[in-house]
Formats: sequence, structure tokens, C-alpha cells
Amino acid sequence: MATLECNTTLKENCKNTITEPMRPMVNFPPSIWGDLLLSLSVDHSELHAYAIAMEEPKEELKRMLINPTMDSNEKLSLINSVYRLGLRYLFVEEIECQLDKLFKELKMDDYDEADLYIVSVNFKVFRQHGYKLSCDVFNKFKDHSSGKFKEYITTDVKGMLSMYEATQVCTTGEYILDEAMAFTEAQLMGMVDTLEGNLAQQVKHALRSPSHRGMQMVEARIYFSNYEEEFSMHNSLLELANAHFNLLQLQHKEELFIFTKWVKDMEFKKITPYARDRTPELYLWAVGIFLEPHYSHARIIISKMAQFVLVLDDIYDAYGTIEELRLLTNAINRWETTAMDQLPEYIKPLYKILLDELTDVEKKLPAEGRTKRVYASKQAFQELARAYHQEAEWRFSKQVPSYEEYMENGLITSSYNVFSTYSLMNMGEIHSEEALAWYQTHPKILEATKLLGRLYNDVTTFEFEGERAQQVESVHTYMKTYGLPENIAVDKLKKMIENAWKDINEECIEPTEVSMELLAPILNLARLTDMVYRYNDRFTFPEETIVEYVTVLLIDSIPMY
Ligand SMILES: CC(C)=CCC/C(C)=C/COP(=O)(O)OP(=O)(O)O
Ligand SMILES: [Mg+2]
Repeated sequence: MATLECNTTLKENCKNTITEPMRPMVNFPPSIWGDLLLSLSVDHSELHAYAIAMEEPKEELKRMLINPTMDSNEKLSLINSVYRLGLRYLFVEEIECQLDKLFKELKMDDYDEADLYIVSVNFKVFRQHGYKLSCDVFNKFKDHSSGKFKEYITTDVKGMLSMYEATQVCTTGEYILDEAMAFTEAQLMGMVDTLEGNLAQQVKHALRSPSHRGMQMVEARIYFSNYEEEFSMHNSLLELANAHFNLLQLQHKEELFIFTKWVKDMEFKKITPYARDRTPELYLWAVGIFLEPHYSHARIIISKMAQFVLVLDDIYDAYGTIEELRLLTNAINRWETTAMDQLPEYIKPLYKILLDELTDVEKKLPAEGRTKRVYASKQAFQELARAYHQEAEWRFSKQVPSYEEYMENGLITSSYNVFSTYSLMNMGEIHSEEALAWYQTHPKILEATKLLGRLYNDVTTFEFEGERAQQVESVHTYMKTYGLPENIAVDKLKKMIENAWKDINEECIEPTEVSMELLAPILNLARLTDMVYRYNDRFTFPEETIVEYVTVLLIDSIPMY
């Protein structure tokens, strides 16, 4: 566990500080990776071999997807597998065209004879691709005299698992889905220890992380192992998914190497020894936002931004004195090399890297409308620094703000404005104009994702951060503002997290404000939040889950079939 300690002898490091610094210093657990990451190497002939291995099965799959004679349930199940294996981006047009057709032709009585599994898969597939199939399709599984779900479905484990997965795409006011989520979750939890084989693995994983809320690449890897019987009869899908996973892994490995080398060359360990050392974990964050090979440049940028967010977060709430933080905020607001003179010695190198690197990122932005994009990117960092600083002022003056005041600031300290800005600005020429205009309207999906990020982080970490946070987090501000005990406040905030998910889901239903390609990085940020904060702060304490994910996603390949 990280421990909290104060250090009173660092005056010599902070020449501009007049008073004796009392630092809220935290000993974060060290990185477990050692030099392994710098020994990662990629054989380009292997990359090429996987790309070749994908060609034929990809064409075969296109033919299958547009095959007019395939049964509609079978087709939707195939599209489900394609989605879950992280392959959707390869078949966007074919899938859209098929779903359009199937959705238009759909009649509610088509589902009269369908079982729970089929209804649930169809429902999830339509919703995840933006088609609002009514939740009334689940009415027939309810006994209307008792108002409860029919008893017989509890014996259909596969159906209940599928229903549980389907409820994750629900939107506001769909009460039957709220009930179904609670019902299936309780049923599955009650029986998980009695299950065997793949089904046991599937249920265990879904309860740990439902697929709609999971990180796509993790979900794809798990689906590949646990759901073989759902897709392996389509040989081409099996071959494609196998080669695709390994291809992505090699590419991601190479990018991780580049990012790791940058972190080392910039000497972050030396200049920010107080901060968490989380190189592959940060890179995983970037893979979570963008999975596709063509977003390689964006992934590297996101990783670097995450490194800056991480060290800024730790300097603002785990190391800096309030005087130092005032100077730092002021310098970030000025955003010019000469502002460095006003900074304590130990912060100078960090400030210089931040300015240099962001200037470099800006130079690589598409030329058209660059000025506006540069402004938005810089603003995002300046706003973040001001918000971190505001939190620090509250803490240092032992002032607990109202919940509303805290959250107005807390949406910014979620840091998701930085991630979404840099994601949207670096998706290439085609998207950047549309992205910027949309982003400036404060889209609901982004606001909901920021809320989710702030609340999930606080609800999960307030106990650990207790002393250091000085109650400047959502749980205590909510308790104080509304005069509630801790358990009730936590329940209310958890409800808000669920509501935020509903808003996010709603924003992904047609007609959407922008294309799914622009919504995806924001939806993926919400998914990453779920992955990191569902049970504990897996970012600060990565040893349980994140280490496992880094290993399966970036180190171990899947043997070729
Ligand atoms: C979202 C990502 C990947 C950002 C980089 C790392 C980071 C700042 C994690 C949250 O830390 P925290 O739990 O200390 O946040 P806070 O101090 O805001 O509670
Ligand atoms: Mg922090």
C-alpha cells in the first residue's frame, strides 16, 4: 500500500519557497516492469505475415456479412462476434448496410418465438450500432400478474448472461432493463460457483466487467478464449481474429517501446521522482481510447498527454506546497518559456518538457484550422492546472466546498477534457474540423463521461486518499452538503454513475450528433473508467488487474490456428 508521510527538509530544492515546505508526500507503489519494456522488439516480417493472413478471411467475411440468404438471427450473432472481437472497424459499411435493412424490416412479433439469448443478442447488437430497438422485446419474459421475471429463465444461464450483457446498453426510463440488470446480476452471482467450463469463465468475467463497459482490446482477447463455440464455426472469423489480435499486439508493442523510450529520454524518473511510474499502464489507456492500427500517431500522443496528466496530478495533490503550486499554475497560464524563471528549480525541467512537447504535437496537427485546435489543446491543459490548483487551495486552507462547487471543478480534474481534446484533434484531417466544432458545444456524452470519471474515481478511492484529500472529494462534499451518512452518499453517487452510463448510451443512438467514429473515443474513456475504478484504483495499484491486462494484451501473443 502507498503510505503518507511529510517531508520537511526539501527547502533546498525550492529556492523560491520562503516557508518550510510541509509536503503531503505519498510513497506510491513502484513500477513492476523494470527494463522489460525497453527490451520489447518487433519483427516487421511478422507484422507483414499477420497482415497477409488477414486478407483472405476478411474478404470471406465481407461476403458472409452481405449474404442475403443468411438467417437474420445468425447474421446478428455474427455481427455480435465481429464487434466483440474488436473487428467492427474493418466492416463498417457492410455492417451498417445490413443492420439498416434488418432494422427496417423488423416487426415486433418477429420476437414472439425467440428465446432470451436471441432477443438479448439482437437487442445489444442493434443498440451498440445506434438502432433503438424497443426494450419492450423483453416484456414477454415477465409474468405480468406478479410483475416478476418468469421463473423458467433462471434455468437458462446462457440466456441470462446474454440478458445481463444487453442491459448494459440501457438508456434513461427503461425500467424493465434496470430490473433485468439487477435480477440477472443477482441470479448469476448466486450460481457462478456451480458452473463449469467456458460458461463459468464467461459468467465470471461478465460479472467482473460486462463487455459493453470493458476495454475493447481486453474484451476481444477474453471473447476469443471464452466464447470459441459462438464464432469458431465461422473459420474465417477465427482466422481473422487470430491474426488481427497478433498484428495489433505487435504494433502496440512497438508503440509502447517508443513511448517508454520517450519517458526514459525525458528523464521523468529523475525529474518527477514523487510521481507514479506507470508507463505501460498509461499506454494501455491510449489503446483503450483507440484500438485501430491507423490511430498509431494519436495513441503515442495520448500516452504522452497521460504522462503529463499523471505527473501534474501527483505534483498538485501529492507533492507540491501551495506556494509552489501557485507559481506552477501561473506559469502554465502564461505558457511561455520565460515563465520558467519564476518556478522552483525542481519544476523547471518538467515545465520545459511540457511546453516543448505540446508545441511539437501542435506542429503535427492538420494545417487547416490549426490555430483553433492549438488554442483548444492548450486551453485544456491550462484549465486542468487551474482546477487542480483550486482543489489544492481548498485542501491547504482546510475548506470543504459544497458538492456543486466541488463537482464544477471536479469535472475538469477528471482530466477527460484533455484526453478527449487530444483524441479528437489527432484523428486526422477528415475528422478534425467536425470534431472541433462539435467538441466546442460541450456534448452531453462528454459531460456524462467526465462526471463518470470524477465520481467513479472518488467513490473508489476516497477511503485510501482520506487523509490527503482532506474531504475535498465527492463523497464527503456530498455528505456535508446534503447532511447524509457515508453509505447513503456513496449509494447516491453510484446511482449517478449508472445514470451517466445511460446518458452515454443514449448519445450513441441514431440520430447521433456526430459519427460513431468521433463518439467512440469518448465512449471508450467511459469504458476505461469502468476498467480502472470498478473495484479499486487499479491505476495506483496496478498489480492485480492492469498487470494482467498489459501482459495478455501487449506481451503474450495468441498461437496461430
Ligand atoms: C486518467 C489518466 C490515465 C490519467 C493519468 C493518471 C491519473 C491522473 C490517474 C488518476 O489519479 P488520481 O486517482 O490520483 O486522480 P485524482 O487525484 O484526480 O483523484
Ligand atoms: Mg491524485
